Amino acid sequence: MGHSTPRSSAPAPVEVVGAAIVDDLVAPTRLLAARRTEPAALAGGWELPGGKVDPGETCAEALHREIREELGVEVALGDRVDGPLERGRWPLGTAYAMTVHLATVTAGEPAPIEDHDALRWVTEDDLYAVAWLPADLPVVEAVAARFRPRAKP
Ligand SMILES: Nc1nc2c([nH]c(=O)n2[C@H]2C[C@H](O)[C@@H](COP(=O)(O)OP(=O)(O)OP(=O)(O)O)O2)c(=O)[nH]1
Repeated sequence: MGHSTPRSSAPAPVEVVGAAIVDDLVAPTRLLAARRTEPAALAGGWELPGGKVDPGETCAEALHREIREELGVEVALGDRVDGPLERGRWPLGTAYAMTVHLATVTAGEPAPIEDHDALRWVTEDDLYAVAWLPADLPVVEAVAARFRPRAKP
């Protein structure tokens, strides 16, 4: 016999961060989507820019670093957009869990420098005009729920 096995032996998911870059942290009207170039299985899919959290890094630190590397801009972070997992994370399959924060650009103009080959701002009207990675759909929905209510005619 020997050691007892924990009931859940699945390894902890890899921590990923994603930035929901919007035009305004309080009353957003548009969200920045980024098209992945790698790996082949995900290439062409649209996502929130971001990536894996390095050892010793906080989610906020990882977000600032990833956004600098990928888009060449500085951001200010806003609210966390909570998902269903512990600490408000969103499942990306079973192996990854993503923490998402609203963000706005404070310096520079976003460009697809690394990991992406296109960027596009989407509004409530064309939110699904880009082919979001499947795992991002509920996240995008939660971000859109924070969009500024449309003015009544
Ligand atoms: N960054 C990001 N990754 C996502 C999203 N949706 C989604 O399924 N993923 C997946 C793709 C990857 O398998 C994983 C994140 O890893 P990544 O490839 O972005 O991380 P990284 O930039 O640190 O990559 P690397 O240095 O290890 O190549 O999560 C999303 O919206 N943003």
